[in-house]
Amino acid sequence: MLVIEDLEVELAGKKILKHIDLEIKPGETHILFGPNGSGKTSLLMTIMGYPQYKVTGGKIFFKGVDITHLPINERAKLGIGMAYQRPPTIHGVKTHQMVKICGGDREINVHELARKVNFQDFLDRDVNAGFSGGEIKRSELLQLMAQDPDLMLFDEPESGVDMENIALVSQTIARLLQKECAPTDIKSMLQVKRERTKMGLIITHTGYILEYLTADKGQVLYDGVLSCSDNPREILHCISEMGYEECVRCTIASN
Ligand SMILES: Nc1ncnc2c1ncn2[C@@H]1O[C@H](COP(=O)(O)OP(=O)(O)OP(=O)(O)O)[C@@H](O)[C@H]1O
Repeated sequence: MLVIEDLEVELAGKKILKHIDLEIKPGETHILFGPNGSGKTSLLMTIMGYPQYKVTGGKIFFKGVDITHLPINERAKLGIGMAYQRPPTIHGVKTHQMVKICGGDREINVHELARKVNFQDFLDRDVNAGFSGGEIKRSELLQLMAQDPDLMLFDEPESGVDMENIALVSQTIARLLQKECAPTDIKSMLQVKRERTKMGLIITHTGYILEYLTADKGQVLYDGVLSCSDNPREILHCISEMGYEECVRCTIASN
C-alpha cells in the first residue's frame, strides 16, 4: 500500500505540492488529472524519490516503510517503478542492455518481452536515441515490464502515441496492473479482484486509457492541491464539459 500524508514539496525554491493526502491500496489503480503545470509529474517524481523535489513536510509510506527520504534505487528495490514522460537519451547503452538491467536478478527473455510491445527492432539501438514520441512510450513500458514493480507510476503514457498503438500501450498497462484478469469457472470476479496486488497511478489528459482499463479512483491536482476524488470517468466528463475549475468548486462545496 502507498500512503501519502500531508505532503509538501518544493522545486527550485517554489512550493509545488501542498497538503497532499493519497492512499493506493494493493490492487488499486488511480488516475491523476490536472491542468498543465499543476504538479502531476512532480508528485510522481517525488514518490519515485528524485532529490530535486524537496520534501518540506509530510510523509510517504510504501509497504509500511517510511520512504520519504529513501534514495531512488532503494525505492525501486522495494517495488516502485515509473514510466517517464520525457526520459533521457542514454548514449552507449543499448535498449536490450537496459531491459536486462531493469529485470535485476530475474531471468528475462528480452526478445519475448519486446515482442509484446512490438519493439524487437529497437533493441540494438541506444536507449531513446532518436526514438519517436510513441517509440519512447513503448520503450518505457518494456523497461517497466522487465522490472515488474508493485507500484507503477505512468506519466502520460498515451501522449504522442498513434491511435493504433494506444490500444497496445493501454492493454499492456492493463496487463501489468493485473486489470486484464477475467473471472473463470472456479474464480468469481470478486476473487480475481481480491487477488490483485499491483498498484498504479496514471497521469492522463485525454483519458483514452480508461477505454482499456477500469480505474478505481480519479483525482484532480490543481495548483499543487489534490482537489477532487471521484469516479475517473465522471471527472473526465466534468473536465471536458466544464473545465478544471468546476472540479475545484466541487471540493470546496463538499468541504
Ligand atoms: N526545474 C524547474 N525549475 C523551476 N520550476 C520547475 C522546474 N520543473 C518544473 N517546474 C515547475 O513546476 C510546476 C509543476 O510542474 P509539473 O511538471 O509537475 O506539472 P504537470 O502537472 O505535470 O504539467 P503537464 O501537464 O504540463 O505535464 C510547473 O509550474 C513547472 O514550470
